[in-house]
Amino acid sequence: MNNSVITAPSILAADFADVAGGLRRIEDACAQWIHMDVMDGDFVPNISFGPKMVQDTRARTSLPLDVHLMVNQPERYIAEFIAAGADYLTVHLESTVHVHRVIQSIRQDGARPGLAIVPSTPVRATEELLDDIDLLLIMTVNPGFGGQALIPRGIEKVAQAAQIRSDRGLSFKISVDGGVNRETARALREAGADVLVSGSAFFNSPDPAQYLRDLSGR
Ligand SMILES: O=C(CO)[C@H](O)[C@H](O)COP(=O)(O)O
Ligand SMILES: [Fe+2]
Repeated sequence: MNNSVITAPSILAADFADVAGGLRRIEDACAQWIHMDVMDGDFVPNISFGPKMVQDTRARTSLPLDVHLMVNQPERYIAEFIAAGADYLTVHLESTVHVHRVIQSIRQDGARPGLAIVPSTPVRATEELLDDIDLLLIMTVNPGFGGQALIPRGIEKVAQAAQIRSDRGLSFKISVDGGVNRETARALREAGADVLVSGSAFFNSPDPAQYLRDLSGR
């Protein structure tokens, strides 16, 4: 059980005509990180925003920016997102052939590398990369949209990743993204999640600060 879980509201669920209001909501609720979903309309069937959004957000907050690239061939954009101010930069295993090289370049360029997997990718497919990452992002919905229900099998994947991490003496964080809410958070924490991303449930909550306390089990 993780008692010091990091909460990372996703700006994807904010009103894009009032992003500053969304950022205020995240800061006022005492979130630890801001999750930023970049979608290219190719890797996923939706388009969100690019590096300028990260840069403009960086100028307004000192919270760590947890940038989740749902983009094919992300190597084309790594330098740009790091220059824009990404702290964690996460790429999908499924989005490029030479993902090991991309992870190396993220670290070389000064950000913390993350690796994400979609629901159909097993945790064992990440094993050759776990020594080199700071974050493993387990998607518990098919990427592209907020507001979907968590696929329960994802909870077992979190537990598997936590077991491998402990067996190998590694320290990457395990992040869960998709369908996180009050009902699913406890099982995810018990399975070993360190970071809980939450979009729609956070922005729909009447009391966002209490909602984040509930997510983190405090
Ligand atoms: O990566 C994502 C979608 O591809 C989002 O981060 C995720 O879906 C969060 O939204 P919600 O909490 O509403 O499920
Ligand atoms: Fe995400």
